[in-house]
Amino acid sequence: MPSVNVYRVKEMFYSLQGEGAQSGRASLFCRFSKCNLWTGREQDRADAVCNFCDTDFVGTDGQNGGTFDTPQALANAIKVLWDAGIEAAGGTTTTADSNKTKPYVIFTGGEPLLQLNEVLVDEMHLLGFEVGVETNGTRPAPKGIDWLCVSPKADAEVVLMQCNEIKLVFPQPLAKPERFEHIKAQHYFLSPMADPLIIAGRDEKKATNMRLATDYCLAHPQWRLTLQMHKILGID
Ligand SMILES: C[S@@+](CC[C@H](N)C(=O)[O-])C[C@H]1O[C@@H](n2cnc3c(N)ncnc32)[C@H](O)[C@@H]1O
Ligand SMILES: Nc1nc2[nH]cc(C(=O)O)c2c(=O)[nH]1
Ligand code: SF4
Ligand SMILES: [Mg+2]
Repeated sequence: MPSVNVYRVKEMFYSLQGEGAQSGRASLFCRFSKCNLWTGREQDRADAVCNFCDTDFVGTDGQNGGTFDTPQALANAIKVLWDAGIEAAGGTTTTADSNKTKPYVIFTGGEPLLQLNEVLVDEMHLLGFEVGVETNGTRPAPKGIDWLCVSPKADAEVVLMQCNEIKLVFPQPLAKPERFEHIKAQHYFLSPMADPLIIAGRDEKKATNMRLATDYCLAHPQWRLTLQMHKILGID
């Protein structure tokens, strides 16, 4: 497991989970910097193992980004942003329903398993959070994660053999769905690949890939379709 002196975070934001089985759930996203499958620099994209990334994860200059010297410092910052997110949306953190639905943090990136470690997971649990992770599956995961989403990339080796959901960006010539059907998961999703360079507006590539993913799911009922709902809604 990574022994981290300083957590490097690109951005943190309150939104709805836009992908997978938890779609629609209020979540505090903590986007770690750095990835092991792409430098994040456009000039390196073509030669990267993962060459379709739709995310800027370079540096710590995003919204609420920065460096955090201890797991407690990062966990507390996440809690503050969660509460602020609910208040800003007109809710309150003391309503009855807040006792039923736990606060939810999604560690993503970049590749979060380069930095997420057990002490930080434990700190989030101490603050009453459920912990979700979006990972490319190439690194071992710390104990205690409540919802693990594995999203395989190209021919990168997936070392996680069990998770809550597989969410495969589709189509990837080097990552055919059948390569991941042996991984134990509750859900197997295909997510149509978006054109990484189109932030808003008509994404022709995505439209084509939505058709391809739909046809694949109709022919292979083990796989379900998930869309990036946040892009449709125009939210973070
Ligand atoms: C930016 S990644 C960060 C987490 C982790 N590195 C991973 O790849 O799962 C978050 C999610 O966005 C998905 N994603 C990245 N680029 C995409 C694209 N162009 N189209 C659709 N999904 C994409 C990834 O597959 C992953 O499920
Ligand atoms: N709303 C929203 N949902 C997401 N699900 C996974 C995301 C990611 O970039 O990890 C993401 C994201 O960036 N925004
Ligand atoms: S593995 Fe994830 S963070 Fe890394 S480049 Fe690919 S999609 Fe982006
Ligand atoms: Mg995203």
